[in-house]
Amino acid sequence: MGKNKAARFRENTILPNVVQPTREEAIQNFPHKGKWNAFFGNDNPIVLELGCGKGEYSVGLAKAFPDKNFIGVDIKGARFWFGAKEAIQDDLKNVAFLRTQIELIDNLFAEQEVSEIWITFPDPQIKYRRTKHRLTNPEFLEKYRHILKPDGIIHLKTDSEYLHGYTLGLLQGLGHEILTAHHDIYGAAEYQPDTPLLKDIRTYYEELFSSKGKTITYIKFRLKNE
Ligand SMILES: C[S@@+](CC[C@H](N)C(=O)[O-])C[C@H]1O[C@@H](n2cnc3c(N)ncnc32)[C@H](O)[C@@H]1O
Repeated sequence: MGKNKAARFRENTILPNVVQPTREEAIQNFPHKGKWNAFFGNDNPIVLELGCGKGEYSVGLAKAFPDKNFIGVDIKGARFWFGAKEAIQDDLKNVAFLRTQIELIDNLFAEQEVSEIWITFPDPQIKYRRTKHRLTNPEFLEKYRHILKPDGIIHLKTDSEYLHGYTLGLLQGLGHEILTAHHDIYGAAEYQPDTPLLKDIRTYYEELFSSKGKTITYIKFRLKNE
């Protein structure tokens, strides 16, 4: 870790809107599990952004929806430090950041504690041996189903045609409910997304991939109940 990165990382440990479970807490007895509404001090819905990077989506949505609570989740604290700092500067009380492996998400949220999940530009993990790290594989979907409310919604925004196709095929095969699927959200001038701010908040990786000419795809879906 370089000097600047290390300094930023140390700083995020003291930001009030950053939660970093210890290794033991991430496995059991995490104090905020089932109590995230108490953390925010309200009863508003909890929305997660998985693999939030610098946190643009979580912060952007938090500004637009003060009646929801947003939690950006990423293992790289030095990245979401940017979003956490911005949220503090803008006095946003409805956004926080959680440093963890997404694999542990069902240890950190109680059953049905979450209303919505955004997955923004995840690594597509195309190689077969990396399938277990793909954030829409069946094992991850099962973890999401556990923490989501029965009518909870998942959004996947990606530049990866492979991940888009893989996820659509999987959802269809498993009988989950696909609410919206779009292959190129900027492709048709008349396309009006049914999801607020879909085209208006552009993350670091969206900008990067768009500048390389990649199309941006989107799927909104609901997992069937057991
Ligand atoms: C390609 S970046 C996208 C970042 C951001 N969403 C954006 O659009 O700019 C993927 C992010 O997911 C995080 N990530 C990937 N797998 C993860 C995992 N299993 N647990 C926690 N974070 C993960 C990485 O640290 C990285 O910040």
